[in-house]
Amino acid sequence: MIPLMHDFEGETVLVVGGGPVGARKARTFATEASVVVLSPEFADRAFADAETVRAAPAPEDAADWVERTDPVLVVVATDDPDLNDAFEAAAADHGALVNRADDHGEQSFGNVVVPATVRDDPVTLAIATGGRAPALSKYLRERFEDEFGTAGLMAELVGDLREDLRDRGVPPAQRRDAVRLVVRSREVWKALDSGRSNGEQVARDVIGELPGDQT
Ligand SMILES: C[C@@]1(CC(=O)O)C2=NC(=C\c3[nH]c(c(CCC(=O)O)c3CC(=O)O)Cc3[nH]c(c(CC(=O)O)c3CCC(=O)O)/C=C3\N/C(=C\2)[C@@H](CCC(=O)O)[C@]3(C)CC(=O)O)/[C@H]1CCC(=O)O
Ligand SMILES: NC(=O)c1ccc[n+]([C@@H]2O[C@H](COP(=O)([O-])OP(=O)(O)OC[C@H]3O[C@@H](n4cnc5c(N)ncnc54)[C@H](O)[C@@H]3O)[C@@H](O)[C@H]2O)c1
Repeated sequence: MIPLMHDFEGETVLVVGGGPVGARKARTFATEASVVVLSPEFADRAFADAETVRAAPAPEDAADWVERTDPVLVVVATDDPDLNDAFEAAAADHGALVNRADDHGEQSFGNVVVPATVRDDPVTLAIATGGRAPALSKYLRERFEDEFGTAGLMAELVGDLREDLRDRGVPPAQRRDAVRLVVRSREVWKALDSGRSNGEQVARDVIGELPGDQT
């Protein structure tokens, strides 16, 4: 499977099932999308600012609910495989993507998997295990969060640096070398722990040492 990024801003995501898994998926998608969670009961979990709708649809009601809510993605997270099948089919008929929380097998076209995600804007790191070991995805996410807590700051720093070098007419090969030096520099990472301006100062020192003809 090949990861792709999807912009859910302004879109609707329908989550079917209000258990711990439905709640987690609702929190994930509520960072961008309008989320509707459909379930007869809701776990004592945070659902972010999702709209919770108390109902217990039967499989034959799935198409109606999908038409009514008009989602671009349906997350299927109930404990009833027949109902999950029905919502998967309704989502496909509607042209929506579907995420089945109860299926780690081969995914058909339009079925997507939710990876563990490290988010430190503008950096996003997605981790998956081909469905084999989601607990490992979670553990690796935690490790990356600990290890690279300033990745977002580094991305902002490098983004500004690229623009600055471009504005100053530095040729592409030298810009690339400079940027590579900065992102690989332990000193810059360390300096970022005490803030953007420290990182920026150390980055400028690091670039100063760059031989112009390095490839
Ligand atoms: C990453 C994460 C994203 C998220 O969901 O937000 C995610 N699962 C997470 C946690 C987690 N899930 C499970 C456990 C308990 C330990 C265990 O069983 O291993 C834990 C750990 C825990 O809870 O501590 C159980 C589980 N998961 C799936 C099944 C069904 C099956 O395997 O068929 C069952 C068995 C249910 C049962 O036994 O009944 C299926 C899927 N879970 C996926 C994603 C997709 C594959 C991703 C990959 O390739 O790794 C996939 C295929 C579909 C999907 O959901 O998109 C999230 C971590 C978020 C974070 O914290 O960062
Ligand atoms: N993907 C994952 O990470 C992951 C992790 C654990 C479990 N699972 C799978 O996901 C499923 C959900 O996990 P859970 O721990 O939240 O289970 P759960 O049993 O706690 O929650 C199921 C939810 O579905 C709701 N539901 C029941 N009938 C419904 C209906 N007709 N319409 C709408 N909602 C209905 C229930 O009220 C409940 O809120 C499990 O069956 C399991 O197979 C996936």
